[in-house]
Amino acid sequence: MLLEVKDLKIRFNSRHSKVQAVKGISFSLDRGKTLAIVGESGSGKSVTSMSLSRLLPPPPKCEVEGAAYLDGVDLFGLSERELRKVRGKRIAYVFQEPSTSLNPYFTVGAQIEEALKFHRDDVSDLKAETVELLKKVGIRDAEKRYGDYPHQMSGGMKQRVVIAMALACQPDILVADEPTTALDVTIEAQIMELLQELREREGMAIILITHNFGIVDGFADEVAVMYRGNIVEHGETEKVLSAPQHEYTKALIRCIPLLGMKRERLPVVDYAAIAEEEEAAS
Ligand SMILES: Nc1ncnc2c1ncn2[C@@H]1O[C@H](COP(=O)(O)OP(=O)(O)OP(=O)(O)O)[C@@H](O)[C@H]1O
Repeated sequence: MLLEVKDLKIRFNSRHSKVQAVKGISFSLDRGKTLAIVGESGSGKSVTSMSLSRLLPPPPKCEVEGAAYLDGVDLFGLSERELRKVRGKRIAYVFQEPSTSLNPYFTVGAQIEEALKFHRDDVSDLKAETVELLKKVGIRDAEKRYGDYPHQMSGGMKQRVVIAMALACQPDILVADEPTTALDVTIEAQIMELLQELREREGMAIILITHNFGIVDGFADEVAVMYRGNIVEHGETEKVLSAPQHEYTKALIRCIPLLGMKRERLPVVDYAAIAEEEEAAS
């Protein structure tokens, strides 16, 4: 087992309120596999993944309980120094908006080199490696593009650069947090294809975070559906898609846009029915 998360709870405390963002969830991930965490905005997907590398504010602002084992080592028990070896090197992140991950004042080549240098003693010939990485993520004319600034690239290309930076340290787990939400549908398909290809070639595991069940089909081995801080359904993707059990999962699946199908109006999530089901289950 590569990653095992047990009874994870995350709470945000402010002077005025306490928000229990994650309420005791457990899941695991094997090497080379893909887990999709699906749920609507605010359900706790992002904070779950960020807690793994302690990217959340420190206590008392944010309190994290439970355990997360990476190859048997509890991530929450690591010192700041040990944690630096995990961040980027073992768990890397790709976020929704590529521009926020890239510095506008440096060329994309320099930024990938920086990512390569971060965990490396031998820093010779980084340019050749960087160009290789650009090729790996499907950027044509990689030698020429190496010298581009982010603003000279399209959104899809920038996201490819961010993926190249994430790959620089050959992570065991790539967390892709809404990696295509800011992109056009055709570019979305290309980025998903790239991630799939890289997973097969590089053998890394992926945690895909999304609100969109449409991109999960054919991509993730397993899916965990999050609703208000809990995992309400978890299983093999095909099974969940073909026979969803929870009302909330059914509602999310009804929201998948079907190609060529005209909808009069978007389906509405029936929260009252979900609340009834939750009550009956408790
Ligand atoms: N830094 C923070 N301070 C206070 N509350 C936070 C913070 N980050 C997240 N939260 C709260 O935690 C809850 C879960 O947020 P999270 O970002 O994980 O949701 P999500 O499912 O990933 O949604 P989204 O797709 O909108 O990011 C939300 O109620 C959010 O307001």
